[in-house]
Amino acid sequence: MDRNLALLKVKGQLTEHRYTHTIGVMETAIVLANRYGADEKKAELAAIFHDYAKFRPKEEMKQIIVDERMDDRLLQFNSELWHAPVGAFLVQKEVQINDAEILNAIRYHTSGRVGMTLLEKIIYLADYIEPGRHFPGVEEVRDLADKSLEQALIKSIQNTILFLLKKDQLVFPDTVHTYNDLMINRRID
Ligand SMILES: Nc1ncnc2c1ncn2[C@@H]1O[C@H](COP(=O)(O)OP(=O)(O)O)[C@@H](O)[C@H]1O
Ligand SMILES: [Fe+2]
Repeated sequence: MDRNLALLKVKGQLTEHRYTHTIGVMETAIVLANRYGADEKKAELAAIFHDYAKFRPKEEMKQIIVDERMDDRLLQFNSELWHAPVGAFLVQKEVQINDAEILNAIRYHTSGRVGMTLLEKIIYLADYIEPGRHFPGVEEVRDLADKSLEQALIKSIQNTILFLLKKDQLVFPDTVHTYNDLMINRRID
């Protein structure tokens, strides 16, 4: 699907602020794809649609998680986690994107997962460092992303977990498993 059509399709699903964020994720994902050797078109499409379900009503997302037999542990954690797997489902159903790599990059963009693919890492990181993001620590991750995808990803996941702990929130365990997986497989370079 061509970029402009994809942007047109996602625009109606998002607020203006979230659409601007999406453009930032798209541009960042393309840079990262070229830097780390991923498919640029897949990165572009996954980025454009990563937050497709962000503004669906909670009840609709919950129903989809149950009906489609998704991981029902999600229902006990922050509902902010739901738009990622539900988004993958809806993008396939409503936008007819069937590429499993793109759909998985959308599905795991919030929680991460053990054994993340290159494209999944790029979308997770692009979402974290796109130019519209302003929070403590983002600049450090941007610098790391220039030299090591793995190190940048580890830092962004550490920050996310710390952020949740400081706010007294639950941490969906897949993110902790993602962190351990990246640390165990980390190359020192
Ligand atoms: N493991 C986790 N457990 C609980 N909440 C999480 C976890 N990982 C991320 N979140 C929260 O999910 C929310 C949405 O994350 P994300 O999809 O990455 O960003 P966006 O807000 O741009 O959609 C964030 O508030 C984040 O703190
Ligand atoms: Fe998101």
